[in-house]
Amino acid sequence: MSNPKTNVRRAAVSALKAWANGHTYMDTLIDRHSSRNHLSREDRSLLQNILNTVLRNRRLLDHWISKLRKGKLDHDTRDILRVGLAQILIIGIPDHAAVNETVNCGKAPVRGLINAVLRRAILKRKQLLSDAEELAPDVLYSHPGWLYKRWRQEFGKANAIKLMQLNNQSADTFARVNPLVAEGAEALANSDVAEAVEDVDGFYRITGAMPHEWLNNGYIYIQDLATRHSVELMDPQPDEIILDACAAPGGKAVLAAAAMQNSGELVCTDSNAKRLPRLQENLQRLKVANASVDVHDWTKPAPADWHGKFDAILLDVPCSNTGVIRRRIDVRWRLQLESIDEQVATQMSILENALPCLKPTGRLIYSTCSIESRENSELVAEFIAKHPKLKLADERIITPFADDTDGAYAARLELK
Ligand SMILES: C[S@@+](CC[C@H](N)C(=O)[O-])C[C@H]1O[C@@H](n2cnc3c(N)ncnc32)[C@H](O)[C@@H]1O
Repeated sequence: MSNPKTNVRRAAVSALKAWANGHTYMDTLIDRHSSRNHLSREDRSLLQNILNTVLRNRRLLDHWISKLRKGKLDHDTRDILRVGLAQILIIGIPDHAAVNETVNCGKAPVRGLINAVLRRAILKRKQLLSDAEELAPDVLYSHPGWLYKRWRQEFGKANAIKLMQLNNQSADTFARVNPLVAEGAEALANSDVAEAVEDVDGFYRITGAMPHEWLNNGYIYIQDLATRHSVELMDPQPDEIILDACAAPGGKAVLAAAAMQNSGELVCTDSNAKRLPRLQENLQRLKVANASVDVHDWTKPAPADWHGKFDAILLDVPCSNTGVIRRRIDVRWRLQLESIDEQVATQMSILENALPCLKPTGRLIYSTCSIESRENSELVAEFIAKHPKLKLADERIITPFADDTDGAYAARLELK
């Protein structure tokens, strides 16, 4: 039962404050604040809905605040107003509940102000909503101006707007059935909470509450359709020696192990030791039997005994995550133009250090969940220009607006 001394709106305001002050992901904060406040299942999902709505609509909410109240606001009061307006103007929570509960989040001196602004929003609701249609797209769909400008240049105005609209919708959950556990395929095929995805072998759209054993017994791995491209381009074969260099938490490693029919050798590395236990656990739960796990930072040279060792190398590198903004609601506000350049330097360094580890006939797969060509095709072209012995054998550029999945990039490079 929820603690009667707290309410969901108070938890939302407190989570927003923690989010603004630190580097914790909002998903983590939602978990933390739900358990700290002993929220019921319904209250947790209300908390999640309010927080996701506030983060997805931050610029629009601030625009509305500026129309309803002139003058400066301290951060706490602004967050309370964002929480209130999100309920009244976007989610559609009954006005009396939204106002009463939200006003109580403020200290006594600001309650009058909060009450007045929220009541004004109720009175002017129709006008606020219809005026919003005329706003600049980056305000209406609440993305940083620099990001919209960048996408408009890269994809054109219509696609940039579609992308921002998609980023504000919650994404479906997809699972891939794990061929390494025999019972999985039958369980999903006979289930009424899983629909097979047309033309994408092994993937299902999850439409309801899944039986626990699907995850516990390794029947499935939750992953978007876009995750398959890099492993398809790698085309792992039984008995090969394959490196998954940035492997945690293991989604693509499991796909690779399945294609290898659990034979040969799959070396999984990651630079973040804290992510390795989860990788290990996923590999075990999903019955991967041909993998080893090691810490390695690929911005540093590879150990000598890995040189010339691998038939294929997958570099699923850290990136800006601009292809997965609808799932990772923090990304648009945390991302900075300069951080893309930093990522590019890391990505290039990972490519450079991995290349010597290929066998002379080997293939190198580079992939991101970014839609920035700077991190994708431009970077790969630059890398190939530096290494004329390489050729681009295949490439997939996946965008949410064209492919109706997460955004992703995958390139297959081969030694000539
Ligand atoms: C996109 S995630 C990989 C997802 C994974 N391939 C999967 O399918 O589940 C990128 C990973 O790269 C790791 N990483 C970041 N910098 C690295 C580096 N210099 N060397 C090795 N791994 C790195 C991160 O810790 C993170 O786990």
